Amino acid sequence: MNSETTDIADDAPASGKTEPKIAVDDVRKVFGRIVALEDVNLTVRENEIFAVVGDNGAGKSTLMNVLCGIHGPTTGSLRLDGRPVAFESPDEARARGIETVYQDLALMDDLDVATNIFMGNFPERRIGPVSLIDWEETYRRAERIIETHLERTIDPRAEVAFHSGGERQLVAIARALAFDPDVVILDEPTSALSVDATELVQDTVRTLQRNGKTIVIVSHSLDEIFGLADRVGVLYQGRMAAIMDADDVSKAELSSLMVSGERP
Ligand SMILES: Nc1ncnc2c1ncn2[C@@H]1O[C@H](COP(=O)(O)OP(=O)(O)OP(=O)(O)O)[C@@H](O)[C@H]1O
Repeated sequence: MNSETTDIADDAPASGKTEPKIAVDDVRKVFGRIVALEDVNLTVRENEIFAVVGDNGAGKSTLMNVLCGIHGPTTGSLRLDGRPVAFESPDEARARGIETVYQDLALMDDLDVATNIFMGNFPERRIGPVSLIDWEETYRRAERIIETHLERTIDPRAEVAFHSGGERQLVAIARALAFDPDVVILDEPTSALSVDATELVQDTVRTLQRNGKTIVIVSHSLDEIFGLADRVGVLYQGRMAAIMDADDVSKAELSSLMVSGERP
């Protein structure tokens, strides 16, 4: 096991802050008799891109669901900015600045980009006692998020159905950004995308980082995270087999850790 898995002091961000953005402390999660996570420790530094990789059934989704408030840990705990947190729901994680973009994206194809971004979260204006959706502000804000946070051009009035796979992923990311999160969790963000679309999404993830976000990518594909992540944590059969700087590890080593929990 790599020393970084347990050495939190080594994980202190370069900015001089002593606390990581997220810390997972001794987390265990069981579903009946199935142990999905066992003794998982990790820290995510502020403003880094941290990838969680693992084979099928390794526990990636369970860890993601613990981070975003879908599951509470059976034992163990989370800290955010050094303070203990216990999310009862994704809404509670959202209120603390953690947004998740799920693999299925859950976009409504026959609605336009801005409506998808703000569905359930529309800017409103009041006319006397009545609150109405402020459509002008909805389109303005959608354009601003796409241009300033993603640094892209996507027409907020165009139906989502007319967009490519990469652009659809960007719309889903923009929807997460509408809640102004500090942390964005991305679930397999480029799986099933073409090479060009993958590059578009990866560039956008780097843009998010440049714009101050902390990013956690959950993936079973090394191609998805190589050249993108700053650090990589490998889950194997529910345990964190290693956490490494991405620059210090080869694909062969990561592959071996994913399939056997050990280095070649
Ligand atoms: N809600 C649940 N109820 C029962 N068992 C579950 C539940 N969620 C996950 N598991 C089990 O926990 C283990 C870890 O599953 P998890 O989905 O977290 O793995 P994963 O790494 O995301 O796999 P995949 O890449 O196949 O999605 C598996 O054995 C899975 O069957």
